[in-house]
Amino acid sequence: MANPINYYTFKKDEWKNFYHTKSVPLTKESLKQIKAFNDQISLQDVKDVYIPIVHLLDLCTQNFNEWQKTKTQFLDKENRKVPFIIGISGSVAVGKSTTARLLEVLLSHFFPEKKVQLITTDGFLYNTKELERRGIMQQKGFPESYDMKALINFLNEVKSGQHNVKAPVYSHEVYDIIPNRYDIIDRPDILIIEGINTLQLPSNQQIYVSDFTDFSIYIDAADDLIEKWYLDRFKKLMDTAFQNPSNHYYELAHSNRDKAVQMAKDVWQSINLPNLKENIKPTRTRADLIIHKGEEHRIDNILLRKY
Ligand SMILES: Nc1ncnc2c1ncn2[C@@H]1O[C@H](COP(=O)(O)OP(=O)(O)O)[C@@H](O)[C@H]1O
Ligand SMILES: CC(C)(COP(=O)(O)O)[C@@H](O)C(=O)NCCC(=O)O
Repeated sequence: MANPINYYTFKKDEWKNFYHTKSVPLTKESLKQIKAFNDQISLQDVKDVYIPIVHLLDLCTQNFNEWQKTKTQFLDKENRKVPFIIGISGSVAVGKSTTARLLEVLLSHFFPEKKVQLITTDGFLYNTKELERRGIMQQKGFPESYDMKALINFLNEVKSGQHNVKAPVYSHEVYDIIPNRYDIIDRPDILIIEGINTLQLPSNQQIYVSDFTDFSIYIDAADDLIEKWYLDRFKKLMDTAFQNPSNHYYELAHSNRDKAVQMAKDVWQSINLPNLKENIKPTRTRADLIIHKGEEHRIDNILLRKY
C-alpha cells in the first residue's frame, strides 16, 4: 500500500519506543491468558506494538472522558459514564478477533479498575433463513447481509448507558445465529467491537457504526497472506471443531480432505476475497490506526492518523 498522506507511518522499531518508559511489565498470569487463547502470538509484538497501543488508548479514553464532562457542564446536565468504543476492522481471517481479545486482556491487565467488554458484529448477520429469503446466502459478510439497523440500535443503547443490552450470538460451528442466545453488555468503561463492517458506510443508513466508535483500528496484510491464514485456520478446524457432529462442516471433514480444502479455496475466491476488495479494503483509510502484518502475522508497520 502506498502510504496515505494523512498518516504517520512507523516501522515496528520506531513504534516500540513510544510510551516505553511508562509501560508496566505483563504478569505471568496475563502472559498465560494470552497464550491460552492463541499460543502463536508473538510476545515480542505484544511488547513492542500492543503495549504502546494500549497506552495510547488510555490517553484517548482520558481525553474522551474530559470532553464528555465538558459537554455535560456546558449543557448543565449531570455527568454520566459514557462507554469508550474501540472498533476493529479488516478482512475475514486477518486476525480481528485475535487482536480484539488480546486488547481485552491487555486493557484489563493495565487498567483493572475498568470494565472491558468485547463483542463481534457477526451476531448482527441475518440468520440463514433470512439470508436465503433474501437470496444472499453467497454474500455472507457483505454489507447487505447484516441487520445494520439492529447493530446501530444496540450501539446507541450501550452509549446511552442502558443496563444489560443484548447482542445476538453467531456461531461459526453452526454457521448461523443461535436463537434466543445473547451476549449481555452492561455499562462497560470500554467496549471493543470487532467485525469486517465496523468502518463501513452502508448506503441505506444515515447513521454508521463509526458514529459510535471513539477509536478505530484496521488490521491489514497482503491478500495472498490472508488467504493462507484463512486456509490454515480451515485446516486446523477440520482436525478440531469440525469433528463435532453438530458442526456445520462435520460431513465435509469426514469426506475427502483435498475436496474440503478445495471448497474452502472456492469460498475464499468467490466470497471473502471479493468482499475484501469491494467492501472492506476501501474503508482502511478511515481508521485511526492501521496495523500492517507480514509473514507469520508479524507486525511490520503501524500507521497512525495525523488529523
Ligand atoms: N497475532 C497472531 N499470531 C499468530 N496467529 C494469529 C494471530 N492473529 C491471528 N492468528 C491466526 O489467524 C487466523 C485468523 O485469525 P482470527 O482472529 O480468527 O481472524 P478474524 O477474526 O479476522 O477472522 C486464526 O487461525 C488465528 O489463530
Ligand atoms: C461470518 C463471517 C462473515 C465473519 O467473518 P470473521 O468473523 O471470520 O471475520 C465469515 O466468517 C463468513 O462466514 N464468511 C462467509 C464465507 C465463509 O467464509 O464461509
